[in-house]
Amino acid sequence: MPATSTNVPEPSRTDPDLLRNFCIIAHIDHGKSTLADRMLQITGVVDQRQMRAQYLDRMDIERERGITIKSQAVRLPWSPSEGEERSGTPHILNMIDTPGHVDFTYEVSRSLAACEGCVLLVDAAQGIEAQTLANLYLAMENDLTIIPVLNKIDLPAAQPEKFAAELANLVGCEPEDVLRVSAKTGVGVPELLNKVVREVPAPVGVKDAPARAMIFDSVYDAYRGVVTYVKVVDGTLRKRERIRMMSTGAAHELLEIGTNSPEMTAADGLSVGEVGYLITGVKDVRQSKVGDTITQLNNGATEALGGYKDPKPMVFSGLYPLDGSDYPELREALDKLQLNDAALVYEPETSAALGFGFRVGFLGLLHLEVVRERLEREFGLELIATAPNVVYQVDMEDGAQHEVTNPSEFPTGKIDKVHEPVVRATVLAPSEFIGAIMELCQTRRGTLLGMDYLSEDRVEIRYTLPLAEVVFDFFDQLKSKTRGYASLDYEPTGEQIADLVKVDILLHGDKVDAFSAICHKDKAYAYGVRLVGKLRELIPRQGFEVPIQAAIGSRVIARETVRAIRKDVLAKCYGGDISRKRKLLEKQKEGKKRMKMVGSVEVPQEAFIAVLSSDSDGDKKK
Ligand SMILES: Nc1nc2c(ncn2[C@@H]2O[C@H](COP(=O)(O)OP(=O)(O)OP(=O)(O)O)[C@@H](O)[C@H]2O)c(=O)[nH]1
Repeated sequence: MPATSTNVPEPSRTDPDLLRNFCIIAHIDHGKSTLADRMLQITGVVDQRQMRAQYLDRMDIERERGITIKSQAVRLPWSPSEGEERSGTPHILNMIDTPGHVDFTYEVSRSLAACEGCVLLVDAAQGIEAQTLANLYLAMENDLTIIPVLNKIDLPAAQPEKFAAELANLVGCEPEDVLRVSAKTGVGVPELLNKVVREVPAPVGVKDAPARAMIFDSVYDAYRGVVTYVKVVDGTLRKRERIRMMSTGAAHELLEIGTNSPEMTAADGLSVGEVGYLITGVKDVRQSKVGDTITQLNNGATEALGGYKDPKPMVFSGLYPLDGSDYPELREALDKLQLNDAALVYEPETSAALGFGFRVGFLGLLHLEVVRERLEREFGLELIATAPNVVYQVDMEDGAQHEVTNPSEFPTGKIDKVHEPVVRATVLAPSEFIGAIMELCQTRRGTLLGMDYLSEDRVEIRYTLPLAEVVFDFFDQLKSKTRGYASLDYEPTGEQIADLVKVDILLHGDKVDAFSAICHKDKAYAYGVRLVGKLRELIPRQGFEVPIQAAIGSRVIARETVRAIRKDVLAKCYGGDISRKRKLLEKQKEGKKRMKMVGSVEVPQEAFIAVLSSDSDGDKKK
């Protein structure tokens, strides 16, 4: 027993042998949250009256979109049913609900590190999808015991025999070992809980060692500050103890420690194998870093628990308030969101065209959409987002290197090489779509890595693709070319040298930074022509002729012209009555408000929104 500086009674420990830590992993929409709900209900943690759909998905936006963004851990009491080994013995199951979308793979990997086993959930009407595989591989990397389960067996379209065979083949078991459940009706869920007790190993750790707890999630709560979710691997953490974050050395007092069942329930402490929350009074999730190890300040552990990935922004976009005077509100809103989202990074930027705003880094496009929607919905902001772009590294001939997150900062001068990020993409689809998928990947500069048949009529196709080609509307295109049947997963695999150029747009001879884009050389021409054509439609005729040009460096690759009109609206009503004149003048003034002056040209807001919301290579969004 290590010496402690406080006189706190020994916390009531749960014998690690009676603990089971598991998570549910699945492809998006295969029913994780519904299964989690059913488990809450069946174990009696939430009673019928309190039950609402997707109990664990607390954010409004999560509930509306039906997706899980932040993972949550909850403690479930369960005694195996009659006839089972250990029947009647109360066990504690810690269930960690994980998000399923590609952008949040990072969160899945953290949650997995806190578990000894996982339920691999597959929709019995859909079969294995891309994220089923991606999650399974993550679980295998973490040495988790895998319990394969088919969900939605109540659906008339369910094909349990077919998919049980597919799943068994994948995880290496017999089809009879694949459990069949309906998260909706609850059928098979008690059997699943029994199986978790039977098959998931109890956590192992050293009871009498200095404490080591791994942070697997940090959430900002407006009332309580940062709530940190941990799994205690060794030793015991006690309330009011002084603790230390091992990566930064920062010391804090443990103001509260406890478990979620599912509401926060304070305890004296947490020990070996237990999963719970702690509150230290830190105000920002970045001070309680996911993946970090917590130990006691005095006589603490010397070696941190290993292995975590830092979230790295992959996609950048400029966010500007539609009304420039909302800039301070936008800053405040971003500050607030960042308290709860360690992956969100931003810095102020100014655009000649759009004014003051921020360059914001995201994990991927869904992350971008979620953040943007939260800014608009929760903070009432109206925003213009510039076209998303990836991070390029530009090597100059004189040896200088630049990291470019904003196309308008693409260097001029003698460029030696441009590096762009690439991903390894896995597409799963019925085999009839192989041709369409390959064609799409080919036009997106993909390189085929390999193809395998998962069953007679389903294939897994692997490609290396430039991330820039994936982040725009690749997924939409894939879905539409496969009638919604294909699923996609991707992971960054490094970078490649590519022939990339910056295309600028000039209005009346002035470069408009917000319209600049980085394109592959072969696609630059098409991009320029399309954008110039679109702008010509959107920019109203002005008092003078406005040439619109697309250029690479000083070379113009496309040009259109908006012809001049006489701006004097009063010309129409010479000699007319005065009230009509006044009305016309007022109308003209109102019209001006919605225009942005770019150099000497008036550009309507719609032009920025319409142009920037479409992708870079010609094929329009759905
Ligand atoms: N018929 C039927 N529908 C189900 C069952 N389980 C889940 N669903 C439905 O499937 C849809 C997706 O379920 P969710 O629980 O939100 O899926 P999820 O995997 O948590 O989704 P993400 O959190 O977005 O990854 C919802 O409309 C559920 O009502 C089931 O057993 N039977």
